[in-house]
Amino acid sequence: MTASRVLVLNSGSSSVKYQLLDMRDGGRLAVGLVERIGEETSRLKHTPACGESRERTGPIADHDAALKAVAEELAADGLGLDSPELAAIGHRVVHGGKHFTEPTVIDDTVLAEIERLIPVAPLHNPANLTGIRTARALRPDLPQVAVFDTAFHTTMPESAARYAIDVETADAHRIRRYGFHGTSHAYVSRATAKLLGKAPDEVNVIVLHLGNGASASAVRAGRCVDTSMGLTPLEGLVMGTRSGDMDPAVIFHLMRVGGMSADEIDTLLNKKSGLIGLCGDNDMREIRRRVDAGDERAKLAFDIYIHRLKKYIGAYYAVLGRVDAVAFTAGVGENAAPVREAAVAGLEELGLAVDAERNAVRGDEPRLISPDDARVKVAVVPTDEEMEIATQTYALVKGSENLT
Ligand SMILES: Nc1ncnc2c1ncn2[C@@H]1O[C@H](COP(=O)(O)OP(=O)(O)O)[C@@H](O)[C@H]1O
Ligand SMILES: CC(=O)OP(=O)(O)O
Ligand SMILES: [Mg+2]
Repeated sequence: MTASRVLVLNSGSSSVKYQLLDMRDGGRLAVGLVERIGEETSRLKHTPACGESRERTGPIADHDAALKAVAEELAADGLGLDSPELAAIGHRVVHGGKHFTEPTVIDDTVLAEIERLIPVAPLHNPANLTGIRTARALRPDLPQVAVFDTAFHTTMPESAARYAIDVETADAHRIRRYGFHGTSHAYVSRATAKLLGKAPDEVNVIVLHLGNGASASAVRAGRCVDTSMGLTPLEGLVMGTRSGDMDPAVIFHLMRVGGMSADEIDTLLNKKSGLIGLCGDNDMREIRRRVDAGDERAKLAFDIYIHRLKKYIGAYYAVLGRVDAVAFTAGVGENAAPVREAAVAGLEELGLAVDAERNAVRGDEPRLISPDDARVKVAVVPTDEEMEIATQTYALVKGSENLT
C-alpha cells in the first residue's frame, strides 16, 4: 500500500483550518477549524467523513495546543498522525519572500528563512512556524511541505513589483511588492477559466479574494501580473481589521503629531482599522444587518469598502487591457451578494454587469452571475486553498519519490 493521504494545515493569526485528504480520489476524510486561539472562548470543530461533527469549546492557549487537539480528534476517528497512509503534511506559509517560488520540502534552512521573514508577515508567519514545528515533532519522519502565498505572484513584472523609492534602499531591505493569497488566486483563476470553458492561458481574469484579509489580482493568461497586497499583507483593499492603501505620510504624522510608536501604529493599522476601525464590526454579515437597519456608520464603512474595491477593478481592467472575467471568492466574495452587486454597479460601460436573480442564488459550485450577453463575465468561484496545497504537496512528494 502506498501512502496517499495528505494533511493540510492553514494556520492563521488566531485560527487553524485543516483537512485530511486522500489524493487518490481527492476525498476529504476530515475537515476542521480551530478558532479564537489564545482566548477563553476557543472552539474546535471537527467533521470526519465517517461521522457527525464534534465540537470542543474552552481555552486553547496557542497554536501548539491547537494542533495537538487536532491530532487527538483525528486519532479518535482512526485517522491519527501515526497512520502509515499519511504521505506528507502540507503547510500554508504566508510569506516566502523572493526566494521561494515553488512548494518546498521543509528542512532547518527553510524554517530559518520563514523565521527571518516574520517582520514582514507578523500576523501570519509565526503561526505558520508553530504549525510546522509541532507537526514535525509529532511525525519527524514525514515530509513537511511549505506552500507559499507569495509564490503565484513571483511572475509580476518589475514595473508592478517595484515601489517608486530609491532603488539601493529598496534592494538593501528587500522592499518590493510580494503579494499574498497566491494559492487562492492561482486556484480561482484556473477554476474561472474552466467555468468559461477555456484553458487558463486563454483568459484574463481579475480575482477578488475577499475574506478577513482581502486582495485583488490581475491574471493574464494564467500568470499574475499585478496584485494589491505588497511587502506585507497590509496594502490594498479595505479588510476586516486592516486599513489597506493610505498615504504613507499618515504614519509620520501619527509619530510626530500623535506621539505614537511604530509598534502602536502597526497594531492600529493591522488590527484596529479596516471595517472594524470604521464601524466596530469586521464581519460583513453584521455590517449588512446594520446597514439594512439604517445604521449610518456601518453604511459609511460599507461604502468605503466598495469604493476601494471598485478602484481596483478599474485599475486591473486597465492593466490587463482585455478582461474575460471578474471572479469573487473567499468568505465575503462567496457569500455577500450585496458586495458583489455594489462593486460592479455602474461599470456597464466596461461590459460588466450582475444579474440580480443569479447573484441571489447561494451555492458551493463555481457559477456565473452576469447576464448571458455580458461582455465580461462576473463569477462566484469558491476558493479551495486546502485542496490546492494538498495537490502541490502530494505532487512534490510523489515526484521526488519517483526520482529516487
Ligand atoms: N454568509 C456570509 N455573508 C456575508 N459575509 C460572510 C458570510 N460568511 C462569511 N462572511 C465573511 O467572510 C469573512 C471570513 O472569510 P474567510 O475567507 O473565511 O476569511 P479568513 O480565511 O481570512 O479567515 C467573515 O469575517 C465575514 O465577513
Ligand atoms: C495573507 C492574508 O492576509 O491572509 P489571511 O486572509 O488568511 O489573513
Ligand atoms: Mg483566508
